[in-house]
Amino acid sequence: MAGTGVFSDILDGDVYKYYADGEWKKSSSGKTVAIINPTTRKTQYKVQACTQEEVNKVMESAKTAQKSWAKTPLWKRAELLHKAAAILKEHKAPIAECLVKEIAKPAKDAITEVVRSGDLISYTAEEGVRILGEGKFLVSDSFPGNQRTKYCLTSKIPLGVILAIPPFNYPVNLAVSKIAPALIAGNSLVLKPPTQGAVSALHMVHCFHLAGFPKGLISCVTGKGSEIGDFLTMHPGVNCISFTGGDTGIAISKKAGMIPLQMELGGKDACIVLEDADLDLVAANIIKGGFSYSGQRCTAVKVVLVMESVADVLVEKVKAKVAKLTVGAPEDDCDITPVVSESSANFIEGLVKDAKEKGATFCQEYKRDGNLIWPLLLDNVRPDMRIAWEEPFGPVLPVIRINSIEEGIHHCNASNFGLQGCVFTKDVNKAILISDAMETGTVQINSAPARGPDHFPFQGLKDSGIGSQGVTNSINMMTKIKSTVINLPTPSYTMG
Ligand SMILES: NC(=O)C1=CN([C@@H]2O[C@H](COP(=O)(O)OP(=O)(O)OC[C@H]3O[C@@H](n4cnc5c(N)ncnc54)[C@H](OP(=O)(O)O)[C@@H]3O)[C@@H](O)[C@H]2O)C=CC1
Ligand SMILES: O=C(O)[C@H](O)COP(=O)(O)O
Repeated sequence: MAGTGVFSDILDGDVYKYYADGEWKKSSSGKTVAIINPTTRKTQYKVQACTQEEVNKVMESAKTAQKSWAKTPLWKRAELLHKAAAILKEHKAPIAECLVKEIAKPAKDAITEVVRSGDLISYTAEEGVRILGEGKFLVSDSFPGNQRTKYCLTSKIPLGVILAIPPFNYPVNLAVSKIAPALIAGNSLVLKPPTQGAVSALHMVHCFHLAGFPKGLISCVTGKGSEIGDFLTMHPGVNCISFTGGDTGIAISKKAGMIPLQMELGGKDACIVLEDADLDLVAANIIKGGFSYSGQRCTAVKVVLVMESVADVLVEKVKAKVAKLTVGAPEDDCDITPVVSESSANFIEGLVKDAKEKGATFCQEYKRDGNLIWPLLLDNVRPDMRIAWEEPFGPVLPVIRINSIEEGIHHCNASNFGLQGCVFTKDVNKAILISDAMETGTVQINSAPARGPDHFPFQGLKDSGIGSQGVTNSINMMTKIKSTVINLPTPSYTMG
C-alpha cells in the first residue's frame, strides 16, 4: 500500500515529504499542496510546498554530488540503475495504486507504466555503457591545408545538473525517461514532479534511494509549478532542462538561460485514412489511439482525416467500438476514466459546445458526470470549429471528411503542432510520400501514433517541441563533446 512498508519513510502524518541530500524532509514553509483524486474530486494526498531556500540547497548539493558521480565508473553507474529498476518493478503495486488515485489511470495501465519505467531504466543503463564508452579519434590531414600533425580525441562529458519536469499523464515514466539518461551520463538530477502525480513520483524516487545512489545526486522538490516553476527553471545552478508538458514549455524556453533544452509539448496528431485502407484496422487504431487513457496522451489520435468515399463505413465501425468502451472508475480498470481535473473537463466541454453550435454531427450523446466524460466521436467537423485545431486531452475525437490526400496533408500541416501523425493505406509508396509531406516529428504507417518502444527517437516539430527524446537521444542530449588535441612537432603518417 502507498506510504507504508518500505515507503513509510516518505510520509509524515498525512503529508508526503520531499527528497533532498539523500533524506526525506519536511519543508520549512509549513505549507502543503493538496492532490485531488480526479474520481472522487476530494483531497487524496498532500505534498510539501518547498521554499526557494530549499531549492537553493538542493541545487548546491546536486552540484557537489555531480562532481564525484562524474568520477564513478560507468559500469558502477549502470549497476545502480539496474538495481533501481529492479526495486521499482518489485514495488509496482503501491506505485500503481498512487497513479490510479492521483491521475485516474486505469489499474492495468498504471501497472504497465511502472513496469515500462523499470525496463526503460535498465535499457538506458545498457545503452549508456555502450555509447558513452565510445569516443572519436580524428586526424588533421583530411582538412585542406593540414598535415597529419594533430590527433583529436573526443569523448562525451556530463552537463552538470539536469532539471526534469514531467507532466501529469506519465508522472513515473516521463520522469525516469529523464532521470536514467541524466544519471548514466554522469549528471545529477533535480526532479519537479507534476502536482497530480507527485506522490507516484515520490514513491519512484524512493526506489532510487533504496538502490543506494549517493546523497544529493537525485532530489525531488514538490510544489505547484506556477509557484516554484520559474524559480527552478531560471535557477543559475541548472545546466539543462528536460520538460514534457503543454504550452508552459514554450514559456520556459523563452525564460531559460543559455542551456540545452529538451521539450516535448502538445500535439494534434492527425490520422489520414485513404480509400484503400483496411478499415477494421483503422477503427481499432482509432479506438486505441484516440481513447486510451481517455485521450490524455500527447500522442493520442486527435483528428481523423478520412476520404469521403469511405467515411460512412469507417464512422460506423468506430461508433460500434465506442459503444463497447467501459466508462467508470480507474480502480475497475475502465477504458474511460475521469479526466485529470475539473478545469480540464470544463475545457473539453467548451470544445464540445463550440462544435455543437457550429453543426458537428454527434455520434453519441454528450454525457458528463463530474470529471468523467463519456467517449464522443464528432463527425462532419469543419475547420471553423475549435476541435479541429485544439487538443482536448480528453475522450472526444473529431472526424473531418476530406476529398483529396492534399486536403488531409494541408490540414495536418496547418496545425501549430507537429508531434506525430499516422496514415492508413495498403499502398506503401503513397504512404511514404504522405509521410514525407507531413510536418511532424514521426509518422506511423498503418498504426496509431505512439512514443514507444522507448528507444525509438521521439520528437516534435513546431510548437510540439525542441530536440529529440528516446533513450539514445536523451543520453546524447545530456552530454557535451570534449576534445583533446595532441599536437605533434612533425607530421606522422601511420605505416608511412
Ligand atoms: N509531448 C508530450 O510528450 C506531452 C505533452 N503534454 C501536453 O501537456 C498538457 C497537459 O499536461 P500538464 O501536465 O497539465 O502540462 P503542464 O505544461 O501544465 O505541466 C507540465 C509540468 O510543468 C509544471 N509546471 C507548471 N507551470 C510551470 C512553470 N511555470 N515552470 C515550470 N514548470 C511548470 C507542472 O507542474 P504542476 O503540475 O505543479 O503545475 C508539470 O510538472 C497537454 O495539453 C499536452 O499538450 C502532456 C503530456 C505529454
Ligand atoms: O506524454 C505523452 O503523452 C507520451 O509521451 C505518450 O506516450 P505513449 O505514446 O507511450 O502513450
